[in-house]
Amino acid sequence: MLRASDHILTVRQMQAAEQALIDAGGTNEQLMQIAGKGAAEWVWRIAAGRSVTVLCGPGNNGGDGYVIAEVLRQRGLVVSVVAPADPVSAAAQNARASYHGHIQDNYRKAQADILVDCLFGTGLSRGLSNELVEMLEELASWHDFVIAVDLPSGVDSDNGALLSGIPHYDLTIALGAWKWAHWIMPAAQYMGSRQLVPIGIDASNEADFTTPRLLSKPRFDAPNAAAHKYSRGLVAIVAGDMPGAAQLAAKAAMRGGAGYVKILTGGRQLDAPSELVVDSRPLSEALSDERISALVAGPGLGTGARSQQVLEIVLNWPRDIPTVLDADALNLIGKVDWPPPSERTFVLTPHSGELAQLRSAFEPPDTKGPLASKVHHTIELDWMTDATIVAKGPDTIIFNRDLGMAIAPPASSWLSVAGTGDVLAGIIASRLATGADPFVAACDGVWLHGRAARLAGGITGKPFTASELAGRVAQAYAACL
Ligand SMILES: NC(=O)C1=CN([C@@H]2O[C@H](COP(=O)(O)OP(=O)(O)OC[C@H]3O[C@@H](n4cnc5c(N)ncnc54)[C@H](O)[C@@H]3O)[C@@H](O)[C@H]2O)[C@@H](O)CC1
Ligand SMILES: [K+]
Repeated sequence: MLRASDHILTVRQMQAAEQALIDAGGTNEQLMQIAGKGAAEWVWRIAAGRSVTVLCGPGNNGGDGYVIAEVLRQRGLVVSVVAPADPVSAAAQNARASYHGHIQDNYRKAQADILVDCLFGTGLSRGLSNELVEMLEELASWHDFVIAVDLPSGVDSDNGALLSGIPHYDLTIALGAWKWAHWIMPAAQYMGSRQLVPIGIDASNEADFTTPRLLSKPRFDAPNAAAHKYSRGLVAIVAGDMPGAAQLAAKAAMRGGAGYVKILTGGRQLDAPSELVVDSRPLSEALSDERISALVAGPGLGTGARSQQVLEIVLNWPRDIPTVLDADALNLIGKVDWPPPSERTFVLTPHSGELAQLRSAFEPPDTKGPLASKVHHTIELDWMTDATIVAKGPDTIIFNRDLGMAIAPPASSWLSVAGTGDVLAGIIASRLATGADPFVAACDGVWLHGRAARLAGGITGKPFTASELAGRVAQAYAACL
C-alpha cells in the first residue's frame, strides 16, 4: 500500500519528487492514473450515488480530472466534464482520450450535485481570467458539495496567497504530498476538510531544514513508579502587573505534565488556588531555587520600568532555565538587551502583532522568497534570537533551525479570545520542565492547546474562556498517553 509522509512541499520539491519516480522508470501517465484513481475514491465515497461535474483545465490537474471522471462513469455515476480549455500535456491528452463520457460545452447546463475542481493545481502561475473565476464561482454556487483536487484553482501553492477569487470548498484532496497552501493562510481557510492521497513519491527525500511537517499528536508516558513532583519538573511563572495572566498560564502548566508549578510574584501578594504555590520572595531569590526546570515570563507582565527590570533579571539569569517568553516580554525585547549574556534556551511565542514588533526591534535583513512572509519572518526571528519560535495564529508555525519546522492544522477559531496565549505559554513551559527539547516542547504545547480548544468548544464548537481552555489541558494530555 502506498503511504504519504507528513512533509509539506514546495512546487519545486514536488516536481523533483515526481521526477525521481519517473527517473526510476515510472511515467507521467502512470502517476496521473494513480493520482486520479486515488482522488476518485474520495469523490466516489462522498457522491454516494449522486451526480458529478468535473471541471478540467489544460494541465495535468485537468488530466487528473479526466481520470476521475472515467473512474466514476465506469462505476455508474452520472458524470459530465466541463473543459474550458483543451489539454496541453501529453499525459492530460491521453487521459482525455481515455474518457468516454459526456463533455458539456455550456457550463451553465452542468447541474449536478458534486463539483470536482480540476482546473489548475500546482502549475498555476497567475490569477485566473475573470471568465474562469466567474465559471468556478457559479458552478460552486449551485453544486451541493465542492471538492478541490490537489489545490483550489486560484491559490499560490507555495505561499497560500489567493491569485484570484475562489469559492469555499468542502474537501481538498492533496495529491502525493501536502503543499504549503493547504496549511497557510489565507488559502487554508478555503480548503474545507483535507485528505492526502499517496501517489508513491517520497516527500522526505526532498526535505531540507525549512521543510515543515504537519504537526501530529504527541505520545507521552505516565510518570514512572519512582516519580516525585520535582522529578516531573518544576515550572515557575513570573507574575507582573496583571497576575490573572500568570494564573492562567499556571493553571495550564499544572495540566501539561510538570509535577510542580509556582508563581513568582516578586514581593506582591496574590490569592491563588491551593494546588498552586506562591513564592513572593524578591525575584532573584526565588529564581535561585535550583529545582526550577522551566520558566514563563511575559503574560500580564506589563511594560513599565518595573516590568523591564523583571525581564532583565529573567534574561540575565546565569543558569540555563528553559524559558518561554510571551506577550509583554516580547513587547519589551526592543528595550532590553538581547541576546542575553549566557547560553540560554528560549521559546518565543509571538502572535502576528508581536512578530511584527520583534522584527522592528531586530531589523533583520528582508529575506523575501517564494514562501509566505510569515514563514520568512519566523525563520529570520530564529536567526536573530537563537530561540525556538512559535508564530501563533490560524496557521501556527513552530521553528528551530537545528531542530525543524512544523505547522499546526487550524485550531478552533474560538481561540481568538483573551488569555489563550497565556495558556499556551504555560503548556509549553510544562513540557520544557519535563525535559523535552524546546522544539518538541513547543510542538507538544501547540498540539495540546489545539486539542484542549476542541474539547472546550465541544463537537460543534462554541465559545469558551481561557480558564475553561486551561481546564481541558489534562483531557487533551490523556489523549496522548
Ligand atoms: N507528473 C506530474 O506532473 C503529476 C501531476 N499531477 C497533477 O498535475 C498538477 C500540476 O500539473 P501542471 O504542472 O500541468 O499544472 P496545472 O494543471 O496546474 O496547470 C498548468 C497549465 O495551466 C496553464 N496556466 C497556468 N496558470 C494559468 C492561468 N492563470 N490561466 C490559464 N492557464 C494557466 C499553464 O500554462 C499550464 O498549461 C498537480 O497539481 C496535480 O494535480 C498529478 O497528476 C500527479 C502527477
Ligand atoms: K484544482
